[in-house]
Amino acid sequence: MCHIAHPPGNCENKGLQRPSPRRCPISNWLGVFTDYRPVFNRSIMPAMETQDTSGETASLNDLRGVLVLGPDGKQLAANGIALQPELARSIETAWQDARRRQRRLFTVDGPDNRPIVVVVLPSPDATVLVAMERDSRDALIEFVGAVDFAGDILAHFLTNPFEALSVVDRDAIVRYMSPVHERFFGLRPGGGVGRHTTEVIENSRLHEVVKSGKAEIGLLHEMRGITRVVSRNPIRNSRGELVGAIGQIMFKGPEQLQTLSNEVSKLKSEVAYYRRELDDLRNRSYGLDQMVGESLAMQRLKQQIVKVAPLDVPVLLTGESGTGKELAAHAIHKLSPRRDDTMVMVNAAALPATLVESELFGYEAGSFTGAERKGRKGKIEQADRGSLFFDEVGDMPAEVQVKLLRVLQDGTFQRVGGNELHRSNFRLISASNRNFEAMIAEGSFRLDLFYRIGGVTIRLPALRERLEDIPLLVDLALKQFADRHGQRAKKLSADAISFLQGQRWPGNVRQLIHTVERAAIFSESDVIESNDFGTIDLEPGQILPAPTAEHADSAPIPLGVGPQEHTRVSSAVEQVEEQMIRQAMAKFNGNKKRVAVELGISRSYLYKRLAQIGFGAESET
Ligand SMILES: Nc1ncnc2c1ncn2[C@@H]1O[C@H](COP(=O)(O)OP(=O)(O)OP(=O)(O)O)[C@@H](O)[C@H]1O
Repeated sequence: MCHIAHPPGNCENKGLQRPSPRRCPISNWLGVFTDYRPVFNRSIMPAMETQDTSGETASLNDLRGVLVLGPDGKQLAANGIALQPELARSIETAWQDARRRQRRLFTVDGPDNRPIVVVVLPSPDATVLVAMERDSRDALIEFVGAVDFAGDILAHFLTNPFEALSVVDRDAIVRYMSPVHERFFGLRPGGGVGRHTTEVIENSRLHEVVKSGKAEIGLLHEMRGITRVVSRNPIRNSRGELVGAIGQIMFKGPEQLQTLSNEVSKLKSEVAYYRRELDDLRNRSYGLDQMVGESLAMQRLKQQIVKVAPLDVPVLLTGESGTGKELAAHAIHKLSPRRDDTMVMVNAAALPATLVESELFGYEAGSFTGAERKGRKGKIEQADRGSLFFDEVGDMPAEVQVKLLRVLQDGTFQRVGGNELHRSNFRLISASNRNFEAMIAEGSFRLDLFYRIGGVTIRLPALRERLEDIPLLVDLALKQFADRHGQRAKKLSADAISFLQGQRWPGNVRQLIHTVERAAIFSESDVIESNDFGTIDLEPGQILPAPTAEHADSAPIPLGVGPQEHTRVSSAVEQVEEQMIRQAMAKFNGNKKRVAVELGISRSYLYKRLAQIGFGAESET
C-alpha cells in the first residue's frame, strides 16, 4: 500500500485508483527513485526507506519532503516539509515559473532561509516535486534536474563497452565492476564484488588511490599482456571524506594504444637516457666522481688533482690515448676557483693550419673572406676568467707556439687582422700523449713553451698499470650502455674479468669501454663470458685505436694473436673506424658533438681522428 501521506482522502477522493505501490502515482515515483538509486541513495532513498519500513507517514527526516501535484496543478499528496502550507505554496509558485522555463530543478527558501532544492519529476498523471535541503550547487542534483535522460546517461557509463568502470570502497573492496570489465577477467556478473581489488584486477592501484587520495590520470595499465589507458580517481563525500575510488579503463582501440604505449616506452627510455646524460654532465662538473678507479695509481692521481686544482698554475696532463686526460681536465676546472666560468676546449690536432690562429685568437671584422662581418672572439678570449683546455697541445704548429707563448707570458694577444692588444685571464690545462722530450730534442716543440704549459705535469696511468680497476670500469661501461639503450645491464663472469685483466689495452679505458660494449651486444646471455670477447676481437667492425708511435713497441697484444696479426687487425680496425666516422659525419652534417655521441667516442678523440683522416675543420657545433 501507499505509505505517502496524502491530504485527507486525496488518493481516493480525486478518483485515483486504490492506492497500491503499482498504481498510486506517488508509489510509481518510488520506482523512479529505485531506478536512480545510485544517484539518490545518499539523499532521498534512506529517508524513503525509513518511511517504508516503519510504516509511519510524514516521517521524512530533516528538511525533506515530496509534493505531488495533479495535471491541473492541484495538490494530490504531500509529505515531510511539503506538509507545511507556506512552504508548499512557495514550491508551487516556484514550480510554475520553472515549468515556463523548462527547468527541472529550482530552489526555494525553507524555514530559517535554509536553501531547499526541488527536483521536478514529471509524468502524465502527476508531477512529483522532491524537496530537500541541499547545496543548490550540488552537481549531481543539478545534472539530474537538468537532463531528463540522466538515467540513460548513467546506464551508458555503466555498460559502455569501450570504457570499463570499477568502484572500490574505502577498504579497497570492489563494489562494482562494469560488465565489459567482468568479461575481460572471465568473471561471472558480480563475481569480483566483495573482494579486494588486488585479487580481482591485475596490477590494480585503486587501493593506493583510496589510501593516498591522489588521482592517477591517463596512465598505462597492463592487464593480461595488454596495455590500456586508465584513470583512477578518489571519491569523497559531501564532507570531503574519502569514501572510495573509481577506475576508468579505456577498452577502445587496443592497437592504437599499443602503438602509443610502445612510443611512450621508447620516449621514456630516451628521456631517462638524456636525464642521465645531464646528470653525468652535472656530475662531471662536480669533479672527480666521474673518474672511476680505486687502485693506488688512481688514488695518487686524484690526490694530485685535488692539490693542484685550486692553484692558478698551468697543468699539463700526459698519458696514453684513452687514459682519461679530458676527464681529469674537467675535474681540475671544477675543483678550481674558476669553476663558475666555462672551460673552453680546443683541440690542436683537429685544427687545420689555416685556421689555427683565427680559432685561437679570433679575428677582426672583414679580415678574410668567409669571416663573420663583426669579427669573432677566439677560444683564448672566450676562456677569459675560466679555463682553456688545450687538447693535443703537442700537435701545435711552430708559428702558433710562438704566439701562444706570448699569451702565456704577458696575457696579451692580437686578433687576426687587428693591431689592438687584447688580454685574457685564463688558466691553461693542456693534454698530450706525445713524447715532449723527443719533440724538444728534434726541435718540433719549443722548450720555453714546454716550461710555460707544464707548470705542473700530471701523468695519467695507463690501464695496464691499474688492471685492478677493470671490474669497476666494466660495471660503469655496462651500466652506461644499458642506460643508453633502455636495457637491463649485463654482467661479466669472474672468468671474463680475469680475461680482460690479462690484456694490455693499448687504447686504455676507451678501448676497454668499446670492447665491453661490443661484447654486451653480441653475447647471447645476461652474463658475458670470456669467449664473448674472443670472437669480438676478430670482429671487423670493432673500434680499437691503433697504438701510437710512442708506445708502439710496448703495444699490448690481444691473447692468442701474434704481432703480425695484431698489426693487420689494427689497420683493418682503423679503416672501419674511418669509414664509420665518415658515414656519421655525413649523416649528422658534420655536427661533431652528435657524431661523437653516435659513435660513443670522445670529441677530442673524434677531432684527432678527423685530423688524421684529413677532414676540414668545420666550426665546432
Ligand atoms: N677513470 C675513468 N673512469 C671512467 N671513465 C674513464 C676513465 N678514464 C677514461 N674514461 C673514459 O674513457 C674514454 C676516454 O677518456 P678521455 O677522452 O678522457 O681520454 P684521453 O686521455 O683524453 O684520450 P685522448 O688522448 O685520446 O683524447 C671516455 O669515454 C672517458 O669517459
